[in-house]
Amino acid sequence: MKEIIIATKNPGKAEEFKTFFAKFNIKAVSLLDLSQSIQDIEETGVTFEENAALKAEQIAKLLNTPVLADDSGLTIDVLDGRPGIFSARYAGEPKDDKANIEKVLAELKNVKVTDRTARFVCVLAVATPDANTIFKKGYCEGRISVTSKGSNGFGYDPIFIPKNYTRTMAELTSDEKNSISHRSNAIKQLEDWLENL
Ligand SMILES: O=c1nc[nH]c2c1ncn2[C@H]1C[C@H](O)[C@@H](COP(=O)(O)OP(=O)(O)OP(=O)(O)O)O1
Ligand SMILES: [Mg+2]
Repeated sequence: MKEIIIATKNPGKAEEFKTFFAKFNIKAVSLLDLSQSIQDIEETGVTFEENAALKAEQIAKLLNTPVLADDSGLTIDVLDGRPGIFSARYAGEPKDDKANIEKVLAELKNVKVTDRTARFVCVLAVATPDANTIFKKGYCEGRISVTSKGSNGFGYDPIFIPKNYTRTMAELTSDEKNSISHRSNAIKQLEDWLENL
């Protein structure tokens, strides 16, 4: 079976990639699956693209094999796009999904439902040892809920209600999430590349 390394240590993302790639008969191997321990890549870029490239290119060089990385986050209109590229550490170090959610809900405390529009963004970077890095971007539109609900998924899923839904992303099944997510919208654009892997 063909394999691709996914330069992530996020178990939620890793699981989603495994599900998507299984459909192409490709085994997605995350950094959590490797026996050697891999250093954390510093995400010093100022865009999702720069951070995705940092992760993909450094791990591709280290392992001398094609590597896909995902840099993603939540952009909230009334917060001028925050937390954006700072989504993972919005409430500080160490990364804490629950604290991040509480910070967002507190910041939106007095914001009315119609002004709570937001979107998830996912940028994928594929780095190969001997070619230019390629990028694909996907979005999922929605709004921020008033309370946190549901236990599926990861990250900000419990406070994100996708457009045309009444449940949060964390109340959707994984199949429902994967049919509309920013990540699946980005991966769909990689289909041709995956077929030639
Ligand atoms: O589908 C999603 N559902 C909910 N939340 C999500 C999703 N996709 C990204 N997010 C949030 C989680 C994290 O707060 C940030 C990603 O940060 P990001 O640096 O790309 O990932 P990460 O540090 O968790 O793992 P890694 O860099 O090892 O891939 O956006
Ligand atoms: Mg990260």
